[in-house]
Amino acid sequence: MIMSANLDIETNAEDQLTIGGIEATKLVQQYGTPLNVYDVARIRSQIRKFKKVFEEEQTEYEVSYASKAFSSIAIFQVMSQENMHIDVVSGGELYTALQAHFPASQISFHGNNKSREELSMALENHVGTIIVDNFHELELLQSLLEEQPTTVNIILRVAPGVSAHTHEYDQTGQIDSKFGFDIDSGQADQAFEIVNQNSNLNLIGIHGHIGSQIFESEGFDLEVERLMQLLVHWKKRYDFVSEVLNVGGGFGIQYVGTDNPPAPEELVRQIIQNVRQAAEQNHLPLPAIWIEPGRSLVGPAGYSLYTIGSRKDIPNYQPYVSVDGGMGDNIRPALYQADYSGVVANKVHAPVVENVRISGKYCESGDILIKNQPLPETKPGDIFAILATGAYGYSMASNYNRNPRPAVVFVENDRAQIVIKRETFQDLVNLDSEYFINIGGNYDKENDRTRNY
Ligand SMILES: Cc1ncc(COP(=O)(O)O)c(C=O)c1O
Ligand SMILES: N[C@@H](CCCC[NH3+])C(=O)O
Repeated sequence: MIMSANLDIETNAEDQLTIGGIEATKLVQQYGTPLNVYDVARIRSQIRKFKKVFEEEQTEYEVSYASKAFSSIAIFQVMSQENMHIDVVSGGELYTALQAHFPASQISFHGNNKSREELSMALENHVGTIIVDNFHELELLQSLLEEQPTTVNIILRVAPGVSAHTHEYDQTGQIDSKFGFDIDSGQADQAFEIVNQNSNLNLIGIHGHIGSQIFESEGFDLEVERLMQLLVHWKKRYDFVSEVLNVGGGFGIQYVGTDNPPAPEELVRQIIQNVRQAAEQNHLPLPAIWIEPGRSLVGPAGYSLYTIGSRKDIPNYQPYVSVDGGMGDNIRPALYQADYSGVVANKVHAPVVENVRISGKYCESGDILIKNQPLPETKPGDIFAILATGAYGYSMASNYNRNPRPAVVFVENDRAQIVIKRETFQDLVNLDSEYFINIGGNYDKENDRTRNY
């Protein structure tokens, strides 16, 4: 069966794919392939859709970009321009945000095994909120606060006990999860009591996150129910009134024509309405609702551009058409069996003649980016664009097979700008040291054959 992608794309009169008004092939001429391109207007537009829903529903809120989806100085600058919050999950993401002069007070720090150094960095830089995940972290924080006395806002992450309808690796809210305090066994209460005894820990709310790439609202309904139940319990037991209810992210996006997710902001509307209803029923003040979208903000705005190279035809099997990237710049198909769709950027609507596998250049049979891609006639040198690769593509990229990571370009207002340079072979060896010379023992410098080759 020949399927056609029906994701939102723009083409010009010459049937060329355009991104933010610029021809993809022009970007390739200038910056080479593989290339990651973001249409920044699309990111801003989704941010505004989320904010609009909260404003329509007249709720206190924060939209916090989950920067693990794509982290760089430039994206933090965009988030700062849009007056967003962000969340970071490592010292590296935090460092990048601070380098971008992103306001520290609008940063939440997540993670299930933050190190003492990372927590200290967060305190020193006056990060707005630490989302505390476990008892070890509470101990680290208490000991750090003895050394560097300051008050810090914290949110306790709980595991809401909800299994989201998504890939197993993308589920985070079930009871058997490495993230957050378990509610039923009393861990969440215990954490509350520890926090309550330390006046430097200012508890502003609770957090739950059920997973990623979720299409159905049921998981979020259940999550809200569980989190609100906990707040009702804490009101009764401790007379605690939560300022914030952080429900996490996970709103799914369309990758292929058969995906039919609800608009992410509509999932959020339902969350708001459910929280309001539960608050009213239980006579609790409505907390500010925080969301943490990652994929839905940057995913659809991203394109991966590749040059087509070799092909292999085997009688009675689907051909392999190889591109100059693969699992090193997009691990998602290999790791989660994720589906993508693409177009030939230099002839988007040319008649389809075959269905192929789009394979990468990595030395792995599993390095298949798309399992069943309709293609027009192609030849080496054509440009293949994979759509909706903006989330968890570059951010999960590796140097497998010592391939340099691609460049990243932002396009906005008909202009393109490089925001992450392409890695070079030299970059790849910059961290290497010369083993033989340092500790090789019987090193014979005169006859060093490694140098003569
Ligand atoms: C705590 C937390 N918040 C937000 C997100 C962002 O999820 P998504 O990119 O699916 O919106 C994640 C990732 O799953 C997460 O673990
Ligand atoms: N990396 C995952 C989603 C993020 C999970 C983070 N909790 C994916 O690409 O689908």
